[in-house]
Amino acid sequence: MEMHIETAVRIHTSGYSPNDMVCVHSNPVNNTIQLANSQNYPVNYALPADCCQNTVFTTTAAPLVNYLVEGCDVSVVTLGQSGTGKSYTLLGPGFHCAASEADHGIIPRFIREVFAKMKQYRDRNWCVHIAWSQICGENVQDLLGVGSIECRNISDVFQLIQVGMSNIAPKCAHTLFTLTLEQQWVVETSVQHRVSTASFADLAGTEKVLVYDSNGMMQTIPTDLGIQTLQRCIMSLSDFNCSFVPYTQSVLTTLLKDSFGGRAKTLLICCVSPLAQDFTETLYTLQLGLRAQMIKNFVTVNSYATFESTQENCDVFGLQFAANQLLKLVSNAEELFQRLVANDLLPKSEQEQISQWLMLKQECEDCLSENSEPHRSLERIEEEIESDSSESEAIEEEEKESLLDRVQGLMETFRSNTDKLVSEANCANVTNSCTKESMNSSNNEYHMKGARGRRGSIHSAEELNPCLSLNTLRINDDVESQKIAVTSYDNKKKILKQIATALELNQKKISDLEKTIRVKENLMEKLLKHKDTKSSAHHKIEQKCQLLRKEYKNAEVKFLQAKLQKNHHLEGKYKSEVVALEERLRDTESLKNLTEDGNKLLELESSLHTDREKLKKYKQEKEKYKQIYEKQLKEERSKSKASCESVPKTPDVKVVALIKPNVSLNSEELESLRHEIRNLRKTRDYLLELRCKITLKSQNKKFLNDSDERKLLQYEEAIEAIDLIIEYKNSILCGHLPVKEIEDHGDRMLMERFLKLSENEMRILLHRYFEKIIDLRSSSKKLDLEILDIENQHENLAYRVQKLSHNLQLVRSDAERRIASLQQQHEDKLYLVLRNLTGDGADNERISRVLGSRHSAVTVQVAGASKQVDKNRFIAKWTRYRQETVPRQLQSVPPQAKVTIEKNKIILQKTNKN
Ligand SMILES: Nc1ncnc2c1ncn2[C@@H]1O[C@H](COP(=O)(O)OP(=O)(O)OP(=O)(O)O)[C@@H](O)[C@H]1O
Repeated sequence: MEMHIETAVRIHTSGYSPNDMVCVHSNPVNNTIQLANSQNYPVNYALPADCCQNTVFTTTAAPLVNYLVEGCDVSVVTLGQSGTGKSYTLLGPGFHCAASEADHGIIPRFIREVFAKMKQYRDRNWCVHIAWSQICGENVQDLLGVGSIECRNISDVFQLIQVGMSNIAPKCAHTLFTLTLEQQWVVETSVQHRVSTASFADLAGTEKVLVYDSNGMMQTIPTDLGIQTLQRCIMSLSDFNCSFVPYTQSVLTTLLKDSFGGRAKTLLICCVSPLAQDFTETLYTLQLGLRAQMIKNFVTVNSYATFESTQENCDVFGLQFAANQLLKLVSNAEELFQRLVANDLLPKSEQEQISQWLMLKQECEDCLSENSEPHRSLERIEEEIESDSSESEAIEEEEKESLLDRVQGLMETFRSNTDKLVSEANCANVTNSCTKESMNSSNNEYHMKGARGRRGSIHSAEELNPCLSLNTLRINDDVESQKIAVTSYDNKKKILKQIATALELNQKKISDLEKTIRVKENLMEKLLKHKDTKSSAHHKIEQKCQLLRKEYKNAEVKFLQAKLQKNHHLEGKYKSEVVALEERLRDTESLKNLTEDGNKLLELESSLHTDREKLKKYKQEKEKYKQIYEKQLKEERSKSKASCESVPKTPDVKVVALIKPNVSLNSEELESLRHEIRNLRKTRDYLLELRCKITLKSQNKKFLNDSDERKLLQYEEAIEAIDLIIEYKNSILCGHLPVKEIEDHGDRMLMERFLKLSENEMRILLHRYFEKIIDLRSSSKKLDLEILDIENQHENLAYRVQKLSHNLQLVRSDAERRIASLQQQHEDKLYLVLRNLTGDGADNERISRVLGSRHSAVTVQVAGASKQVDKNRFIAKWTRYRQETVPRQLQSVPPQAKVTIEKNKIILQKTNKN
């Protein structure tokens, strides 16, 4: 809530004689301060000139106690020239000599009130912390020397105030006394917390100095930087157009941020001197106070609730309460004991007992006192039991053995259970999934390509150098194979998941279709069962229709005759007869239609047939999927088995042949070639090592930055190039000339040009080509990743489409089933109605039982008519009602109705949900 800062003005009259020139008066009635220059200053509290400390407190600061207890921050600031009673107002005349409580200032009174309030709410857990600091210039000093300190009672606080007062610097210092109040209590299932702070700022005197401003004009500003900045802050906050408040320009304003324009409920007490000589200072203080009154603070309640472990909290509260009670009991007992001992009323032995008790209590208190180490627990005392009997050792050994046996047994059970569960899970995987072979193999192929390099020359190089078995290479190969394994495993998992979903949907479709078939079969059964009744009803209604048609024709003839004869009386009579007959004929024909269901049966039979076909197809599909999956799984298993069994390859015969020394080269040349190959291998090993490092880094970090990515490509490319050179040199060693004859003319010319290039030029050219290749490889890698991404997206979309179409099918079959079941219900009702109609003795009770009950009742009152006549009319009306109420597109869905016949009433209740 928004609240203005409140201002109180206290005029310091004490010590002044009546002869002194007075320039300021207070009018507590209308809360105005009148100055000698006849200016009036409206304030919130204009305190009487000779008011006592109590009046000051009760009028101004006492209401703040309630705010504090409610969880709001409150602030009291005293402002004014030196010696005007700021400290006196807040604390009193020096705490140590304040024999009379009447002299106590706002702070001690406030504290007393807070503790009194705490007593009123015994169900709450309270905690009071006190801190007091002074601001000298831009330095903050702790007056208590202990930071914020918890106080359990008023005397604790008062003692601290005394300590603080003795440390206050005599002049030029602001002091800030803060009391933090924490409270907790249980409300139903939650714990309420409130933390609020009361701060009391006793500012330094506002005395001014004369300075020249930037324009060379003389002006007075407060000597203290804190007061200067506070003035600027107050001016900014009270100016609605100003958006910047210079809080951070002094320590004082930084600390008072909450009091001015912040979230505290603030009271500013302006202490002024009444003397004419202090008029300028008084005016300054009052004007600042007046501006402060315009500032709005946003006062908030610092409260929150916690909901966890209420039981635990309750327990803690309960325990705390019990502990407090116990402490009280103990201190009472102590007092009593001490009195008894002092009076020497007890025998010596009992006195000793008491003194022992007192010692124990003292020990406890020492342990619990704050000076003792927190959370110190007594060390465990090793109990030495003197027992050397071999008997106990044997028992111990026996126990150990039996325990070991039990552990062994439990482990066995655990192992067998785990094995069982694993094999069950495997079985479930086998039965629930099958795989898309092509997709899997293509994916694996892709990763294999990626792993083996662009030209696959690493492998061939190793074939050429079978002795090359470096640790780095092995690590590298491990990493690559792990990569392949991980990616293929991921793919497999993904595919298996898709297939499992497809199978699940397939299964759903099957069970759905089975349900539909069952419903349709029932319906057919019903139709067949009711066939006879229907056909007899149909026959009877047909006869009735013929009769009605005849009657209708006769009536029509009569009507025409009457019209010709211009006999209006007869004309009217026959006209109404014709209309009535027409209506009856229409009803009866509709009823007749209801009894015709030859086509319905055929339709149902054919749809049942289609459903059965579908079911067969689904079941076949399921079997097929299962078979594919099992086949895939078998292949996978045999593959992994083979890879486990595979032994390190022995050098190829071809390779052995290749490394045989060539006789056409002399031994020196051969040795130099070998030396070169050795060097190349070393370089290759080094590069492999570097590549391996980056690969490991990528494994740990899961991704590589661009420069590492490029380095990796460079190493790979360099390794491949070295492999090629080794291959070339090895071929020379073996006497094969690996260089092919260049046939193309252009190529030959290019080669000739190359030969003319200097070594340096060749180097630059090679380097450029190398860089180009790296660029190309990096862009190809990026493209590969993009393709993979697109493939994934495509897969996801395909999967979603598949799922949606499955859902659509399910919805369709559900609708079909619902229609069939509605038809079935309709058949039941129709059958009963027709039986009743054809006089098969349908009993009304059964009708109402079968037809159920619900919704809009249409009651047809047939007073005094016989039941048989009523039934006919009812059927006709019902048929009409059905045609009118059921929309054409839903005609295939018959309405559900409840029919009851009571004495001379027929009640028809429509129960269709739509
Ligand atoms: N209303 C009062 N009744 C009696 N004595 C007072 C009153 N106001 C102030 N005094 C006395 O006047 C003296 C100066 O008061 P105090 O130290 O509170 O002024 P101050 O404004 O805090 O001064 P400084 O800014 O220098 O700290 C003190 O001895 C104090 O006891």
